[in-house]
Amino acid sequence: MTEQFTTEFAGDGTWSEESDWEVVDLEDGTDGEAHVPVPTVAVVGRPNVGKSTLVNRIIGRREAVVEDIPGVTRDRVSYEANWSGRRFLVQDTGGWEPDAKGLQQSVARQAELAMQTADAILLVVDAVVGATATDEAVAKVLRRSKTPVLLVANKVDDGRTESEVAALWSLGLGQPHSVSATHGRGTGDLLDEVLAALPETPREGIPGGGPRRVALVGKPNVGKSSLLNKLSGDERSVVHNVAGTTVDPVDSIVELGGRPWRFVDTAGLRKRVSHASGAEFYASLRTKSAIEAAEVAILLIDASEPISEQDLRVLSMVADAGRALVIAFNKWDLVDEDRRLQLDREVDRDLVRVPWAQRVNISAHTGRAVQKLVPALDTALESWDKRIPTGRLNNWLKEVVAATPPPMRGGRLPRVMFATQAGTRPPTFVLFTTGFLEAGYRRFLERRLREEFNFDGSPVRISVRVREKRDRRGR
Ligand SMILES: Nc1nc2c(ncn2[C@@H]2O[C@H](COP(=O)(O)OP(=O)(O)OP(=O)(O)O)[C@@H](O)[C@H]2O)c(=O)[nH]1
Ligand SMILES: Nc1nc2c(ncn2[C@@H]2O[C@H](COP(=O)(O)OP(=O)(O)OP(=O)(O)O)[C@@H](O)[C@H]2O)c(=O)[nH]1
Repeated sequence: MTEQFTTEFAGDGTWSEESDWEVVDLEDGTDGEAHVPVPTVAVVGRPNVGKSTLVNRIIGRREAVVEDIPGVTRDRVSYEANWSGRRFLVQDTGGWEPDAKGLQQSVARQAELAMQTADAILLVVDAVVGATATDEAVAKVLRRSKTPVLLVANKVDDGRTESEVAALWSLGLGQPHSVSATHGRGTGDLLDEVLAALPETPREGIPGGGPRRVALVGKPNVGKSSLLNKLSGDERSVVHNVAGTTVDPVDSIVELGGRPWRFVDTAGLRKRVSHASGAEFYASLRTKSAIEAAEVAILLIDASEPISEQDLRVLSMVADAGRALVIAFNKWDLVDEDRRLQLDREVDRDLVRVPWAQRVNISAHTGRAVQKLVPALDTALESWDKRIPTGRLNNWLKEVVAATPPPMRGGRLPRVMFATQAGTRPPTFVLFTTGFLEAGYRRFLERRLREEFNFDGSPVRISVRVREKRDRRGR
């Protein structure tokens, strides 16, 4: 088929004559997403049982935050780990207050979240202390988990504590695995068990399985860290990520609108990338890879300043990568009436390429309208995932083309024969024609396609396959 048709393909939905010729594989419209899902192991448990120490042990480094103060692990962050040649992410959880009355509830919530997001769960208890009421409460939640749960009896530094371990069978989660996170005792055996418990296909690899992946991007100083902190409801999370001292957490799981979202590669945000020479180049590479790993990007633009080249460069990265897009105009608290009018003009001038992008005006500083990000993300992702049945698509196409036929080209009237949706994420369409369609007409078709089927927040890719003359000779 590829020999009979030539394909014109424009990556950002704005079809252009100058674009490269490329062939779309009808079988796989996902056009080779770079992201390879790896399984996630969540580590849950009440404060001070040694979760962070265990995580450090698993990732084979010592730098992550461990302090003898309950509640030091403030956030849910994932680290990359490797055991027996298998890669996975270890997710450290925390974020509750030391003496909060709601501790049990808070730990139970972490467990719930792990059940929704992880591929395996480690419930860590302190074998020296034994099962507390909080451990029992969280075990109760985890007993109905479909995700495999391993009970870890920590602080078994020597044989003496082994007897206490047997008592932990009472939690109803099967055999307790004794380890000493500080000394490494038993952790190898534990990891063997963890690998055995992990499913072949990580949750992320299953459509609708894991939390949606979000890249938070924008030029330096637009407020990315501030927004991430606001969203994770935790101003202190930046504090313990002093530059250069901690292991890079890879992703952050943030709960928004009652659901978990995976903010990819937030390490740079929390650590404050330095702006030394060359840093910009690496920041740009990092932005690019974050976008590629994500399904949807939140592009932050500083609303208090004119839209800049740099903003548009990041915007192009998102559009070129074919990811869903939400544009958040941040620092809205600094925007007065004059600036607002000016911004409207800048948007008309600079954002014509993405009239479909979801837009919200927020302030990471005051928290204004940040809750509007969730419906915007939902809309964008729904469009990004959308599939139009071939019958509906062609009924629509027939009507549109009948009402407004394409203009003549080279003395001939090109016929639009048929259309199909070759893929989703982003929606990718192929039109089969008997001649080239003019740029203006292609834009018209895309506009009508969007009006009819509503792809708000998502780019749409359309390619035209022109049936060439040599194909007709045989007839
Ligand atoms: N003896 C002994 N102490 C341990 C072991 N694992 C952790 N600890 C100590 O227990 C304390 C708490 O460890 P963390 O790793 O910070 O515990 P956590 O569960 O992450 O705590 P939060 O951050 O409060 O949730 C620290 O003082 C650790 O040194 C162990 O295997 N044996
Ligand atoms: N007035 C106002 N200031 C903000 C807002 N959001 C962030 N800021 C300020 O803008 C500055 C930069 O914010 P950051 O969150 O560090 O920005 P960033 O995008 O993470 O910056 P880089 O780490 O350089 O990429 C800080 O001084 C923030 O306090 C906002 O909504 N309103």
